[in-house]
Amino acid sequence: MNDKNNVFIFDTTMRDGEQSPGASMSLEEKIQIARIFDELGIDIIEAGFPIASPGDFEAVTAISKILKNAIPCGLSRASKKDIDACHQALKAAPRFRIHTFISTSPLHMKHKLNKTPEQVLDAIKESVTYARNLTDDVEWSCEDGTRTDMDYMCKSVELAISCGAKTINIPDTVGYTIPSEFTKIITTLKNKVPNIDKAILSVHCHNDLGLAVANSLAGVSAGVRQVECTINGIGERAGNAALEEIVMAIRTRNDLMPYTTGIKTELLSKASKIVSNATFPVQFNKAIVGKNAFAHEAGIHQDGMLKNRETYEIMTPESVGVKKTSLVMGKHSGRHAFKEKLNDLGYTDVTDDVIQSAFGKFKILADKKKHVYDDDIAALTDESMVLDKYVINLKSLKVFAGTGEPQKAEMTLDVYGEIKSTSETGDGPVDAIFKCIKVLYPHDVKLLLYQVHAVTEGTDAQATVSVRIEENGKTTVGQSADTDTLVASANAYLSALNKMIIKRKKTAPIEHETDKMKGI
Ligand SMILES: CC(=O)SCCNC(=O)CCNC(=O)[C@H](O)C(C)(C)COP(=O)(O)OP(=O)(O)OC[C@H]1O[C@@H](n2cnc3c(N)ncnc32)[C@H](O)[C@@H]1OP(=O)(O)O
Ligand SMILES: CC(C)C(=O)C(=O)O
Repeated sequence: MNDKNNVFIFDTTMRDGEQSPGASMSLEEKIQIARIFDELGIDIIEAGFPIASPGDFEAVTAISKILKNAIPCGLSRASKKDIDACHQALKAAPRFRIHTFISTSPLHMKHKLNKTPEQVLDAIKESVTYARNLTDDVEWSCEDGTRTDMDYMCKSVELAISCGAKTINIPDTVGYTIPSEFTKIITTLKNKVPNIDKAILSVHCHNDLGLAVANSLAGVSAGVRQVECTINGIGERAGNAALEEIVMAIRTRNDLMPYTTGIKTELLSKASKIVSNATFPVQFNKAIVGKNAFAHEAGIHQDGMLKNRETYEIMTPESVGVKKTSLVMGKHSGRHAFKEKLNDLGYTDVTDDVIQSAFGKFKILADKKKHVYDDDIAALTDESMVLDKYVINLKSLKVFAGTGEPQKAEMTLDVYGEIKSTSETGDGPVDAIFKCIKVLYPHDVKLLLYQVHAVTEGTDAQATVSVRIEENGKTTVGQSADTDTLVASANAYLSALNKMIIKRKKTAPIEHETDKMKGI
């Protein structure tokens, strides 16, 4: 690979990115972002638009002083006072770039600038020449390039280069072009502008039609060697081309796009987090840096991943700084992934029966809940591990609660294989439930503790109920988890009773025969 194939990464997160509504960044945030961008390997950092405000000026000045590798850059209109402000803000850096722009589309020239095409050519000549006297690194952009007449664009690009611009940027300002058209624009410039080899061609794409990255890559394949982009794709309206997507597309499909960038891709995830903390959250399904970008929920995919990760993974999470692929447990997950999850949680010696039982419960829970967390799975498995030894099991429960009426529970239990039902009122629904249990399985234990807590967050969280009972000075704890707190309460009490019965059998083997007869 030779240098001809290196693509320069020009980041405009702190300039065009900051133009997103809600993305204003403080000086401290910009400095933090600039430091990680410098480390990330970005070639040119457009740190702001110095004439825009004292704050922007200050940020560009501060960033110019701290960059170790990247070249700082500021934006300016075709105006001497804008260019002077840029120069003042950037001049502390050993190397800096002044980026100046003016619209070249008929629409913009007439309605926005109120200038004729000839006057715009004059403005290009004056601004680029002026900037070139302040630095030899001048970039010129033809705003609304993709809606510009091609012959006029060729003329203005030739003029900007002859006035000393070293980088010529073709923006798709309103995200209007498509890859085939953009390829044609770049190819025409390369073929028709006589001095085009004196400058680096660049693209700057917006995402109004969701094509910013595709158009940028079309530009690269057609011969541009700088792409302007932002982390997380933030920017005016629907945003700019996302840096992380361009870089990872080039890296992943190097067979079709044999180019290089200087980006240390393992820092992409960190850079994305820093930018989103300063601006706004990244959508879950965002390519490369979204929360779900390396998460698999579907059983068939999870099974494939466990057998060979390449089945569903075109790049490794590690390559973008994500620790590992996550197999998210949800209603679409299968047994292979469930077993793997139990292993990860330390359940290494559970029997197939327990796995089967826990998996069945997990599917029911996943139907009820949006997120099934590790703690949910642990609670279900704990319950399944002792359940096959239980002699009293809940078959059904209905609770009538609310204001006015006394609270009532209707319950059916399987007690040593016999199906028994009752209906009791109580001082609250839990009291009614516990009374039912006492009627269906008469016993004489002391209730020491009844405690509820949510295993996970949200109103659909599983509740874990703990019950502690005492018999002959010995205490037994029962626990159960369910999204229905009352069902968890019944099961927790039954769990304590069952464990107590198991304990009795262990300490007094003769007694347990009479247990059944006495109903104790
Ligand atoms: C496509 C892009 O992303 S371009 C960058 C857009 N970013 C920004 O606009 C953010 C920063 N902007 C600002 O803070 C302000 O707009 C400023 C400081 C630049 C200018 O503010 P104001 O002087 O109040 O002017 P305002 O923004 O209302 O209007 C823009 C003026 O610049 C002119 N203008 C726009 N682009 C250019 C250009 N490239 N070269 C010269 N003049 C231009 C407009 O024609 C208009 O001029 P007019 O006052 O003679 O009609
Ligand atoms: C100033 C230019 C590069 C721009 O931001 C655009 O056209 O979108």
